[in-house]
Amino acid sequence: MNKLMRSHTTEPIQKVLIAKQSIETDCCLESTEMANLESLNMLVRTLLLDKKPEEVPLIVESLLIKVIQEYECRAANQHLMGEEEPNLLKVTEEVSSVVRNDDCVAEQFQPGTKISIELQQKHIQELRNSLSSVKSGMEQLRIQYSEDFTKIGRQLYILSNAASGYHKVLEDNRKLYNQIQDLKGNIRVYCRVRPFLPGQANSSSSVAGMEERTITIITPTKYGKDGSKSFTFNKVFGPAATQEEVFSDMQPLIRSVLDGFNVCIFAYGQTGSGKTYTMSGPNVLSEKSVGVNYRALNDLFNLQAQRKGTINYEISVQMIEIYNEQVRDLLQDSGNRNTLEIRNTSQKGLAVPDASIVPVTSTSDVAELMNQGQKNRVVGSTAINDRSSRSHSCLTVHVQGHDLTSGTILRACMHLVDLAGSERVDKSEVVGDRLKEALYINKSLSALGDVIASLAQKNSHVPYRNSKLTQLLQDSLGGQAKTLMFVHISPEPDVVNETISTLKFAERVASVELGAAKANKEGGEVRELKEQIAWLKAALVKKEGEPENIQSTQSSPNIYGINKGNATPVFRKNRQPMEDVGNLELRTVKPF
Ligand SMILES: Nc1ncnc2c1ncn2[C@@H]1O[C@H](COP(=O)(O)OP(=O)(O)OP(=O)(O)O)[C@@H](O)[C@H]1O
Repeated sequence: MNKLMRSHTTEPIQKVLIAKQSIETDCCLESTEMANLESLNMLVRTLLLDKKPEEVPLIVESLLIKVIQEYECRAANQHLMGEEEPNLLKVTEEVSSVVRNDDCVAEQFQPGTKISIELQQKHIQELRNSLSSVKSGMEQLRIQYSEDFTKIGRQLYILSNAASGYHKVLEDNRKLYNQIQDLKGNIRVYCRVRPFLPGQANSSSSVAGMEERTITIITPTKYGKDGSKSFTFNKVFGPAATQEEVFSDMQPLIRSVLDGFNVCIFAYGQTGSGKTYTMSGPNVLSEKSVGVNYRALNDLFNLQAQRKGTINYEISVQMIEIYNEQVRDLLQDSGNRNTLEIRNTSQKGLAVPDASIVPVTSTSDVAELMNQGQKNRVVGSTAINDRSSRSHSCLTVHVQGHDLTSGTILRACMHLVDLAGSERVDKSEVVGDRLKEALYINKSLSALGDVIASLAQKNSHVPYRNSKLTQLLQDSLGGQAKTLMFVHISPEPDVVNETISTLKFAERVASVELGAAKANKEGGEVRELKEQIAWLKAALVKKEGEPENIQSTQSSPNIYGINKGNATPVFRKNRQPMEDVGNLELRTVKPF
């Protein structure tokens, strides 16, 4: 019996040892871990050796084997803790259930082992708890982040909408402002500041600051202290403004000529301030540097093509200059050039009916004509500008449109005027012909100033007839045209006085109200009636024995005398003798 008991007692120990061996092999334990196992082994052996077999129930025996196996595995696979956890848990649960099912057995455990298992359970539970709290924290964070991202996305969307809305509001404001200007019929005034020229010291500029519509000039006072003066216009362009930017701002105005509005754009400013640059471009032209004249015609050609099929347009141009109070045709060779007359009441609606009028259909036609015109224009060298325009030049674009659906005919013209530069003759030290030119230029600009002043004061008499320039611009300044003055200034501090008087003049121009512009459109019926009247008049004249008049009025008149499909200039006869300029009063004109 004792032997039996002994063998029974040693059996579990052997089982434990066998299990330990198999785990050693399975788990490939390291030497330190082997040492731990040995001590555990010893512990179990010591515990069981002095116990009677009946004290060690079989169930405890198997339990111990499992516990030992689990410990060994834990030691061998510390890094695989996560995977192992369920097993360990299973074991500990088994242990717990065994302990629960058999209190006696539990009591038979060594207290150290039991505590250690409970501790393990507790740790595992704690780990589980903290893992699940970390998990739920992470989940909350993820939800929070995704909510935040959605919110930020929404806010960005709102912001970008608001930004584009803001630009739209600005644009709308500008349009409304322009509409008010249209209704009031104010002369629009744009200001452009020329950059310093290559080789010029540009350390100090007389321009203290610029905003979209305001320019501030440094004004030297008598006592050496610098002050400043601000001027407000419809638009201010800084020295860095490109030709394209300048053009795109005036494009809507230019386009309105195709809707039957008369348009006048004139460049004003001191000599060398950039008038010719804005209107025509620099001496050497490129696609980027071409000025308003080329761009305007190009744009009109594009619109003409777009509206083809709805409205048929005929576009033609005239180019004249006013030099020493004589009007000359720039599209005629200098040998044949005669002085021409300005007629504001011309039946044909032309200010200078005797100047060549040339139909144009393409940009190359225009480029050719402009080259010819520029070559014929009088330029000379002054102290301030070595290629100074000594005359006022005017490119007039005539448009006749036939609306194919309504039968309406519209007629309009656009003057693009590059004025000669005002000049302080004492400063430019000109003599002889240059002096005479300068005096004529100043005199006509002074006459322009007088016209502007009486228009601004709404005087009943406006002295248009005091100069050829004001005569030419009469319809644009006093009629129902849309007029824009482009005032130019130089940045050099030594011409600041001229700059200030130029800007003061420009402010006065901006205050002139012309009344709302009107489109020159005629419906089919009105035109028929007019034609009937013309026919009746012609019949009357015929009856009275003046056949030459009948010829010009019997058929529907080609009021512009346009040579359809032929881009060669129509040269007119000189009708006016050269004006006598001998007794011109030679006086220096004060800046406006
Ligand atoms: N915005 C600009 N950018 C670069 N260069 C410019 C600009 N404006 C003018 N210039 C240059 O300044 C010089 C004088 O310009 P421009 O001949 O156009 O002046 P102007 O006012 O027409 O002079 P004038 O009344 O004497 O004919 C030219 O060399 C021209 O190329």
